[in-house]
Amino acid sequence: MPPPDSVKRRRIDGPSGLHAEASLLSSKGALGGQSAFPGPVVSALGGGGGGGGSDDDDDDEDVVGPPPELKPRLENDVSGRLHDLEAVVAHMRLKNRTARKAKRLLSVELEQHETKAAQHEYDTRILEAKVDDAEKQVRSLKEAAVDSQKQLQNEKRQHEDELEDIRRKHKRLAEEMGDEQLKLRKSLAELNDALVATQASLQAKRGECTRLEATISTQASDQVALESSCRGLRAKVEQLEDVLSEREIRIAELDEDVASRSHTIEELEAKLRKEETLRRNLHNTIQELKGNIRVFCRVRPLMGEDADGASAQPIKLPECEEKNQIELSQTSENALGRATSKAFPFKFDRVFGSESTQDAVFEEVSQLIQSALDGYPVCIFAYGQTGSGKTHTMQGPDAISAEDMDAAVLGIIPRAVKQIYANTSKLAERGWEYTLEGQFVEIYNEAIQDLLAPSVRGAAGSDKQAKLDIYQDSEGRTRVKNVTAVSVDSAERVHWLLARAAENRTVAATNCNERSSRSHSVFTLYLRGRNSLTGESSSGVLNLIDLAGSERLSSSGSSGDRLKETQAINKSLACLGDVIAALAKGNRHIPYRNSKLTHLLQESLGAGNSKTLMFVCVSPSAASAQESLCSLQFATKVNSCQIGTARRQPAS
Ligand SMILES: Nc1ncnc2c1ncn2[C@@H]1O[C@H](COP(=O)(O)OP(=O)(O)OP(=O)(O)O)[C@@H](O)[C@H]1O
Repeated sequence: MPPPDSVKRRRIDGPSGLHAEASLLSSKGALGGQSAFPGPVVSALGGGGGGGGSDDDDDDEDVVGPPPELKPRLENDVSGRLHDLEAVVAHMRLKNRTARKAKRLLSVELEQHETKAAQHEYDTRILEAKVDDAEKQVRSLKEAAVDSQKQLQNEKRQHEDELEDIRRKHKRLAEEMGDEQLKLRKSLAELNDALVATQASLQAKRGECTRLEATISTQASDQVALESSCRGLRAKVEQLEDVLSEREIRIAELDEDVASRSHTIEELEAKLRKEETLRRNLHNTIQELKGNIRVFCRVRPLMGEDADGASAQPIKLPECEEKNQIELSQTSENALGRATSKAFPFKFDRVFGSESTQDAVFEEVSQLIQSALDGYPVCIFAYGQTGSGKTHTMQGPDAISAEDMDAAVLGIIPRAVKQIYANTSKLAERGWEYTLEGQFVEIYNEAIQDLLAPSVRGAAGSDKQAKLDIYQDSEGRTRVKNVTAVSVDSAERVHWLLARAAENRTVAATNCNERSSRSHSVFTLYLRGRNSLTGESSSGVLNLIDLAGSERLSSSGSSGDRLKETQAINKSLACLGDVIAALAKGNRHIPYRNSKLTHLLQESLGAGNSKTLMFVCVSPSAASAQESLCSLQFATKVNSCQIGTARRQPAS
């Protein structure tokens, strides 16, 4: 915006105007002091322009002095006094003119200041507008700067990426070139080596050539000698060919001989296999003739407390060739109080005295074991009161698990497995291949327990096993659900098996024996055989059963849990007797299912083709005489049974 005209004008006045203002101001200052009436100023005025001066004479610098002094005059001095008054009037006029002049100057000065102020205001607005513009510019410049900074950073990144790419490419190229260089160097070295080798071989060939030339000349002379010796050799070859043809004739004769002998061997082997089959049949005929339920009696030696009453032994073994008799005498008081003795004679298939060895016992049993291998179901029981030697007969002494145990003390189970192994190895030569699978269970309080399961009982004796139930498999065979089946792949495996079973077996103390087994244990071995040469097959089962103590309730002194155990044992033993009796009578219904034991053994017990052997074990002590009598009477009942005819069980 342009400044107003007045302002322009005054600017043109420039510094001279301002100077005038300054002078006026100083004059004003002087005028301001007028009230003080400085005397010398009036005197100066009096001498200057006089009171009649015009108001327009403002260019002069008026100095107003003090008012003229009024001199004392006579009253009639009118002219003097007039003169004095005129001087005062003049002074007053001067003073008035000076004041007006000062007033004008002050107005001008005020006007100038106003113009200046307007000018300053105008300048200020212009400057503010300029500052706004400048700020806008600064903002837009800053934004531009930020944008360009971003752009620059982007470009920088791109350049860095490109640079990195270039570096990588450069590095790869450098590596490739290095590799190429190495290859070239290597092939150069190889070429150099080849060159050296070729030169060397060339040299050698040259030498060889020279040598060959020499040799050729030597050989030419040798050839002549050789041709003559060749003629001699040909004559010799003709002679040898004659000998060779003679020998070929001899070899042909020998081949014929070998063929006829192989034929004879095959015939003999076939004959052997037939004889093996015949042996099996004969063996089983013998077994059948012996009866398919047999009873052996075994008397254990006197031990510990028994030995005290050794003098009054109730058991005697009468001398006889068959070694099959035993006599038990019982002393009792008659009505008159007199002691009377009564003898009870018994006869079984075989009686073993207290001195009998495990060897002798097994010898009698081994034929039945062979029957199981031939495909028959076989059951061997040990029956008798607690402590009468059942476990000893079936397994051996307590520490049976020790593999280094004296073999002479081993019982029927380890010996049976050993015999089966020995026989399967022999039979393998005649084409038989067998698989053996074992299980070991106990029946305790009419419940089946798996003796081969990792842990049968918890700390408190609680049963932790899956439920073991008896069922018929698809081939109609009696099996136990969830039972642990162990592949008996070596004779030694049976030691482990018996040790685990012994650990798990339920043992509780009773009045009858310090260690008393309160459950039936049943070791079952399934034997499946197949003959690849004859196509025959067999499937036998061997059950070895160590029954729980058979003592009566009164003598076991049982109560509480022990009473329950004894009742369960007695019931199952009675069921066993019932089953055997029903079989002997030829009953249509056999009460197998009345106890877990008979149900489990259904397939192997009297089902027409089975073979059963019962060991009745008795203690020789007088204290056990009554229990021994009961055991021998039970065994006699069993012995009187004749059940069907054993038939071989074909494999499925
Ligand atoms: N023929 C024997 N020769 C040597 N020791 C024997 C004989 N028979 C049994 N014994 C010993 O007699 C003790 C009792 O035998 P065993 O444990 O075999 O009796 P058990 O009828 O199985 O008793 P339980 O019903 O408690 O199982 C054992 O120490 C055993 O070693």
